[in-house]
Amino acid sequence: MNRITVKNLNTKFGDNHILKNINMQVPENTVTALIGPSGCGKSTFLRTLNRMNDLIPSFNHTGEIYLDDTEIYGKNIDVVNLRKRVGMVFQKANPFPKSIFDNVAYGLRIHGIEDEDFIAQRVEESLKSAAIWDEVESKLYDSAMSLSGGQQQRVCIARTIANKPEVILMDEPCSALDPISTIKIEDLINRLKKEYTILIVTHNMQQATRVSKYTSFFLNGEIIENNLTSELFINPREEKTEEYITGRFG
Ligand SMILES: Nc1ncnc2c1ncn2[C@@H]1O[C@H](COP(=O)(O)OP(=O)(O)OP(=O)(O)O)[C@@H](O)[C@H]1O
Repeated sequence: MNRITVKNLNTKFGDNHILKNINMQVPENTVTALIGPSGCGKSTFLRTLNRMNDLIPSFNHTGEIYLDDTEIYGKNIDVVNLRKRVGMVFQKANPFPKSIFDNVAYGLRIHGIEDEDFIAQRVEESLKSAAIWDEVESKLYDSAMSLSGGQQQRVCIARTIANKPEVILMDEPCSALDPISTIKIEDLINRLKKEYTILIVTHNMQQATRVSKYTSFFLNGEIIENNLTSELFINPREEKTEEYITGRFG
């Protein structure tokens, strides 16, 4: 089943036409990597999927994006609820200046959950899913800011998971991390895909091959090739893809 279906998506910032006629289907419980040179529109695309671009006044779009059967830009869409269903992890870990516990509980509380036993259970479950529980169990009430960058990123992933999203968007989640923390996040992505549909922007092509089943290659706001990762990197259909993955540009 497809979790996300994008039909004829065009986006602009003012008159600047960024994404051009994007069509994509994302099957549930898979990882899709978005690759392409800097400025080609990967982040803009990711941010259309939970309407984060709405925060930019000059943003406008045409086309449709469905999450299951719901058109996310349709009438009567509750954007707060959409962002609960489509969570996001950013390039730089961005914990709130609060305790580890409160960071993970944050989304539950803003959605009106008050049952502290329920919250404590969900916090523990989310930290375990994000493979950080063992490292923070004894200091849940310490500031999340006191953790290393890699630990902070896993707490941010736990914060996203705590809302039980269907989709997790990751915008270069390892680009600020050392190789060991990167491997931990990649292992985590491989585990999370059993339950979540994940889209990850990455500049690291080895990372795309390690974590994703599908890869979309973006160039100048267009999708040049959408393919199984194993095919795209070994036997690309398009010449431009081959030029990019062999380092001839970008
Ligand atoms: N808030 C904004 N206002 C105006 N233009 C923007 C805004 N955000 C992005 N753009 C423009 O949209 C284009 C695509 O940017 P985007 O960040 O999506 O590219 P990217 O492929 O993710 O790049 P990178 O790999 O460097 O992060 C760029 O030309 C950029 O200048």
